[in-house]
Amino acid sequence: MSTSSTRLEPQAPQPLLLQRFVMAQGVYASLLLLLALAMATGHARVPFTALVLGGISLVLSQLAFFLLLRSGRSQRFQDPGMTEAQVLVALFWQTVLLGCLDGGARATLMAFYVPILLFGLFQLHPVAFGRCALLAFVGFVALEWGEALFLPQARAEPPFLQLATLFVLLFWLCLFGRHVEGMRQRRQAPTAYQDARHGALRQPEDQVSTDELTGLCNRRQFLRLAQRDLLHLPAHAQYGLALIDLDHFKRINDRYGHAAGDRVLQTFATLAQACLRDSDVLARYGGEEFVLLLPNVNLDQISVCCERLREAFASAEPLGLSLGGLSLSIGMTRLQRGDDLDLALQRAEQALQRAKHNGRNRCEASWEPSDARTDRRSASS
Ligand SMILES: Nc1nc2c(ncn2[C@@H]2O[C@H](COP(=O)(O)OP(=O)(O)OP(=O)(O)O)[C@@H](O)[C@H]2O)c(=O)[nH]1
Repeated sequence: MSTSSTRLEPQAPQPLLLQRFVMAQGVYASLLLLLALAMATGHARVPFTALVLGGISLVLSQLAFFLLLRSGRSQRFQDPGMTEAQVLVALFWQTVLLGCLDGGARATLMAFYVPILLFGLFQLHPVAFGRCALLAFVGFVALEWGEALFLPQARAEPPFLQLATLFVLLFWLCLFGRHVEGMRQRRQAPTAYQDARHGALRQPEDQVSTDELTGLCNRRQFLRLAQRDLLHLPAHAQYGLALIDLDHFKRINDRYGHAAGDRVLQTFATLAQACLRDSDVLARYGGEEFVLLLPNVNLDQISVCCERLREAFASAEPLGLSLGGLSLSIGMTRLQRGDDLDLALQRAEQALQRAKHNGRNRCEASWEPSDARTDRRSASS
């Protein structure tokens, strides 16, 4: 898909996409009810079999969308909500339905182009939205012209007033779409302005200290913070340090796509932050590995906190789906005054390797340097 169809809003989570789909079904149901009313009042002139076949095709087209959304396969698309495709299909059915009606009923139900297009107004780029509006207009013109040409007994000439009205309606909708985009950009502008006010130097610093995907601090910033804390650690204080690695993450990428993998990383970051205290520092260490610093904790508290993260991730549903078997492994250690950060990280890494080796989905600890030496011996034997 071209950049012009890029969605304007951030990707909605899958339950929201399904909710929007259900709303769209409401519009279809209203349209079909009105068609039934038109038939009952003698405004529809379509053979019953054509109606049944049309109804079945409509249901099948919606079933295809539903299956793609429900199974999570649509997450592989650039637009997981398939907004443009859904709007185009709805416009097609609306035009077909109008084709079943006589002139008077058609003029009335023509208004349904508007709610259909509204589904795309907040999601589609103005260019993609304009494309949908244009196709709606062309479809309607083709319908009216075709009828005037091939069914002169039904309509002697195209209804210019209706065509002009539809054109004006769609034109204003497109303008409104552009206005919505303008408002969105203005809404974002104050944030940029505030950032600028807080000093032009702060922004590049934020960028180098933050991981773009998860919003957590990055490895470099983490090391800086941890080093600083270690320098000022009081004599009897103890910090927890943990390396967290998502298990079989490559499989998630391979099976559901890189975008889904990214979403899993974001989900972990969000849920982990919800499980932690404000004073804890969680950072993206690289790839699918995270690092955690827990100030002023005893060994039990470190284990309990890491177990809580492990359990929370196991029941996470990042794409609104149960991906099945989400898990992570954690290597824990402690930091005390006089400790060397690099050595502590090595201890945590060795404990993490032990957790992986022992079957993943678990927390292992190397509290003391002697534990790490044991780990090295067992790894080399
Ligand atoms: N989606 C996504 N994938 C990433 C990112 N960074 C690293 N990866 C992927 O993470 C995967 C890590 O794979 P491995 O190192 O084999 O680890 P694993 O599959 O989790 O296996 P174990 O750690 O042994 O359980 C690789 O496929 C990387 O491409 C990222 O930012 N986004």
